[in-house]
Amino acid sequence: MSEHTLTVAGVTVDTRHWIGGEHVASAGTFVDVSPIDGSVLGEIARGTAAEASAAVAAARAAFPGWAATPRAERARILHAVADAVEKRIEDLSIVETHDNGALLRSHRRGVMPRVAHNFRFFADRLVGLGHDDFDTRGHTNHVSWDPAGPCVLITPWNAPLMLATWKIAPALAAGNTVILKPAEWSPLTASLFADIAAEAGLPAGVLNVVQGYGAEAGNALVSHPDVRRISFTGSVPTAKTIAAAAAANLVPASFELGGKSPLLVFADADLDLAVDLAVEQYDNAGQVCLAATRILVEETIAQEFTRRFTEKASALRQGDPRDETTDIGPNIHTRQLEKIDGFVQRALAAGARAVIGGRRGEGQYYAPTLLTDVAQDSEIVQEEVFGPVLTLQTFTDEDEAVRLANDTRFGLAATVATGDRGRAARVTDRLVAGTVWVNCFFVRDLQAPFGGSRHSGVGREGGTWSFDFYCDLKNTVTAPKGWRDHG
Ligand SMILES: NC(=O)C1=CN([C@@H]2O[C@H](COP(=O)(O)OP(=O)(O)OC[C@H]3O[C@@H](n4cnc5c(N)ncnc54)[C@H](O)[C@@H]3O)[C@@H](O)[C@H]2O)C=CC1
Ligand SMILES: O=C(O)/C=C/C=C(\O)C(=O)O
Repeated sequence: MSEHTLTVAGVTVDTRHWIGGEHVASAGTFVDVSPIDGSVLGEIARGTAAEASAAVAAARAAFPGWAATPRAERARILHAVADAVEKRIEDLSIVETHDNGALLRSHRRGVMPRVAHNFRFFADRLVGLGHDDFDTRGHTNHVSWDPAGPCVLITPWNAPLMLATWKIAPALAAGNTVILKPAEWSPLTASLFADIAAEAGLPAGVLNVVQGYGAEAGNALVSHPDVRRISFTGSVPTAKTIAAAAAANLVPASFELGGKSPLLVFADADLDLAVDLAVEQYDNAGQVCLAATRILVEETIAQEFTRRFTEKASALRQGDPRDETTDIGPNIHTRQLEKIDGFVQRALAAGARAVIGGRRGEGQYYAPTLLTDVAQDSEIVQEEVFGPVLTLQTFTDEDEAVRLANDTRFGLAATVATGDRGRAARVTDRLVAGTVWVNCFFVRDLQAPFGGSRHSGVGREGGTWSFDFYCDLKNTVTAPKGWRDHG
């Protein structure tokens, strides 16, 4: 142990930045607290404009070498990173759970394997990336996917390493170098991952991690003139600030933002399935951008739906996320908890009724909540809460269901529960959302485009769309005649 490391349940994490293949300290630090019990995990380097500049310089210096590395070799290194992640799944899971409070069993069996898969998928996609050559009046058009340069990736705390590597993997596969700024409420797995990736053979400067606050380190990074791409996942207000910085330097930016997604339950749905889908929305204590937080139920079945939902949701076990039997863990931070409770208390004061919950629990836990008697234009229906809080409204026909579903400023996802294929086709066709699930939820595939409409985002990542964003596409047109034989 040194003054620059901390230990979480036996796993040691270096708390400095990772710049140009070296751990770099800052004059200042910030305190990292575990949401499980409020205990202090340690002090983390608090990045400033100086460390941000150093990281961009390191990424710039490493760029020509990494960009020139043959695709097959880049892919081999990314697979080696995936291998190394797989060997450290237990360590990464333990650290992430202590840091952001999400369930240990989810990290072990779902999230961290997905982190490794992020690298495998984009490594393989890179190798298979086509050149799409075509002919124009005898001239050959050759389309190539050129690396763009240093990319700044700004990520949130609700699924820290998963969402970070969702961006890191395609950015690196494309031949870019990266500067990651993880969220200050969950900084640890980014640092641990930087060490793992370096040990796996990722060259110095190709991945850099700058820790710190958004307004300091984050702002310095997104404003830096040598950055060639910015990808952000987080809140709408922060997206607007980052968009302004990106505009100042004319840098392409991708935004994956919040949501207020609907779950539409029609009377012809399998009701048990619909209830399961609704209860699933409490996953990760409601801190999921895709969560269908507005449950819209056909009036004729609303009473029975509510009865079954209440029974099922009341059986959820809330508690220590390290316990295998826990279903709902704590919320990330006391500030987030206050924000959640503010939404709920204002809704109750405005006439909403809590079918379940409606209050804080012990410590940093919020009781799973279902609010009904809510108006369509009310704050609780229109704004993202990012906690275990759902609303229930009813509709009488398809038109009303679609109208309510589309009537927010967001458009990230939507889920439809129905037993009628024709209805599913009609309704999904009219929904404004980046992803629509029918009779299922959170079935995710990296081949699919991912992102949101309206205030839920700008652009799409995933599959080839990620390479569209992280590459400078170039078309080379060659004439049929004019070659000179110098041989
Ligand atoms: N995936 C999602 O859709 C997420 C949505 N949210 C929403 O945002 C709300 C607030 O959560 P916050 O943690 O405050 O989100 P946020 O959007 O402020 O933070 C996300 C990331 O942006 C960074 N950041 C903040 N200001 C920045 C700036 N000026 N320049 C560059 N980077 C900056 C933060 O350090 C963090 O890494 C939540 O209650 C939730 O509604 C939050 C996290 C994830
Ligand atoms: O797990 C995914 O594929 C995407 C998750 C996205 C979020 O949870 C988010 O951004 O909040």
